Amino acid sequence: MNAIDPAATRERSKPLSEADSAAKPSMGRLLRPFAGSFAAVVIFQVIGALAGLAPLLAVVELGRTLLAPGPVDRDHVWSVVIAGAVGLFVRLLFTAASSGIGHILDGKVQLSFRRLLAEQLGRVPIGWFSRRRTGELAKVVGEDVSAVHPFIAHTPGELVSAFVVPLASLIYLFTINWKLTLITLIPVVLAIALVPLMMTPTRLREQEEFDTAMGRISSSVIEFVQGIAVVKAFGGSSRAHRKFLTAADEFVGTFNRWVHGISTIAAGMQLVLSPPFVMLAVLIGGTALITGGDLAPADLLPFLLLGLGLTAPVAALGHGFDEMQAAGRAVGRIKEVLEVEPLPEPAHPAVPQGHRVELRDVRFGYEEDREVLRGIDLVLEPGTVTAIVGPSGSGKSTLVQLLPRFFDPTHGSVLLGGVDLRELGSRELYRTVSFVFQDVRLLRATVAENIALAVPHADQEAVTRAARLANIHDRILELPRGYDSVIGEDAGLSGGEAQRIALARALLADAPVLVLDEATAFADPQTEQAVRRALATLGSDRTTLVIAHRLETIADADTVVMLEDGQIVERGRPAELLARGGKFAAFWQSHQSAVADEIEIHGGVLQGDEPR
Ligand SMILES: Nc1ncnc2c1ncn2[C@@H]1O[C@H](COP(=O)(O)OP(=O)(O)OP(=O)(O)O)[C@@H](O)[C@H]1O
Repeated sequence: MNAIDPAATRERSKPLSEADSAAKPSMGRLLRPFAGSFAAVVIFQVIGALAGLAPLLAVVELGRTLLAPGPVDRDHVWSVVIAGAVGLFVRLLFTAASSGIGHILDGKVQLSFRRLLAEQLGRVPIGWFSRRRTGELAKVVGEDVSAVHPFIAHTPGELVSAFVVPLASLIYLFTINWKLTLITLIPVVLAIALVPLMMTPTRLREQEEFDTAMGRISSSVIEFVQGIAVVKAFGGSSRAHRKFLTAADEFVGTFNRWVHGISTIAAGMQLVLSPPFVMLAVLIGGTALITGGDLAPADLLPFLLLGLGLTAPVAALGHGFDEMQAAGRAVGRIKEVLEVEPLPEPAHPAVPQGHRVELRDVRFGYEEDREVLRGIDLVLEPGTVTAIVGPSGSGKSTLVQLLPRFFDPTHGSVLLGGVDLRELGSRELYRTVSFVFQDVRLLRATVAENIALAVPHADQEAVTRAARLANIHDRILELPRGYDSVIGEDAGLSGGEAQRIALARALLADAPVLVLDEATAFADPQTEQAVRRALATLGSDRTTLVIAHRLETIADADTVVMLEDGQIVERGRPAELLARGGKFAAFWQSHQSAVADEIEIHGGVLQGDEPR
């Protein structure tokens, strides 16, 4: 089987049709039920933030009252103090409520995302999954879903209040003295004026160089770590090390340039937004206005207190938008998975008559313009074993994967019992077709549960029978807890052993159609023997399709189909084909001499298991 990722090619993430969209999950539909809570988060945050102004205004009012000539009005002072305290309390209450609702909402949204993803993953074509894809999916379902946390729970409220509070302050300050208000705004204007300096062609180029260097260093780290065993074994460790160090050195240079460029501007921005700078601006402007008779001295106080808060939106913009952007990227990746075109399920599944398999003029390509199967016509009769042979890349794996509907053909059809697979419900399909491919996946569950995956209520006897047939029973008994050993915990299995477990699983499922890849990658004498024994003892009515690598399997098959470049070039009984002296005979010859060479090299002993 080929390791290239089918995802990029077969995703066919076309825009959804009207009809599809009713059934398909979408981000908008997902978030709609939470709109009320989301609004509450924002509104509570705004109320809390506005109430937070009360203590500041109370201080201003106190200052005014205490500095005013004449006796102090005690009642007024106390009511101002109480008003400030109430404001503080309201702020506490509402921001706590907003944060609480936000976090509960966040939990609910994340749960819905994960449910939705799980639902979607159950509907996408099996062929869409691959090792690389599996790693990416783990990130999407885990990290990316968690990355929406700030997006839901923090940023919107924080961003809104970061704008509402300064706006309210600004209006209030304008009512006191418009001239000093404009002066108080000078730091904000200066900070905004510095922004374009961050976007000059030089800065953008430095940013780009920085990103590239970052990418280079990560890939050289991955290359270095992943290839360490090979590199060490072939004596190139110092070379690989050097490559990594060079990338690291280059990165330092780029980083320095980037930092020099950006840090001056960033420092400038920090300076103008800092409290001392704002206070200085207010004090200089205020003093000038007071001495000119344009401002009462007590009115300087609100500017000093509220002026500091005016710079908040600029700081929040940088901080909040960064988080929003990261969350946006994560949401984008989640959306990508949600938009993968699922295999259409028929509304009224048809019922197959028997389990004769027929491929009619089947064409298929992973990419639009490159066909891998080019017009396959093939009939697999019940009770027969058909062996597919052919050179590497001829399309064998692709062909057999169409039977369990990893993908649908791009042209033509695959019929089971006279019914197009697309008309068959997936339950019926998987009840009828079982498969063992090279890329064996075992679950982190007991050995018995792994074998009985398709038949969860199978009794121990049936499980043991299947394991014996797959030639893995004795090995299972050697495990610390026998059939109750948990894969990956107390059962470390080799590739060949894992494959035999998968074979036992398929045998126990007892599906009338069996598709298997007699893998070369892991095959060891026991697995080979198990596959052959299984093939020989299978019920007489079973339809079997096997990608054959062993001469014995080929010789035992009822029909051999020779593939070349996505087309059937020869088919027939093995003996007949050999006698014909065509392509299959030549393939057989070269195969036989390759096997002879292998036996010679290994002194008659075939390669054993690779630990997994
Ligand atoms: N997931 C994929 N994405 C894109 N191209 C693919 C994918 N899988 C296979 N191919 C391409 O399709 C062609 C047929 O591959 P396939 O794996 O079916 O051949 P094969 O006969 O089974 O080869 P092998 O014996 O080496 O496993 C090859 O050219 C391969 O590069």
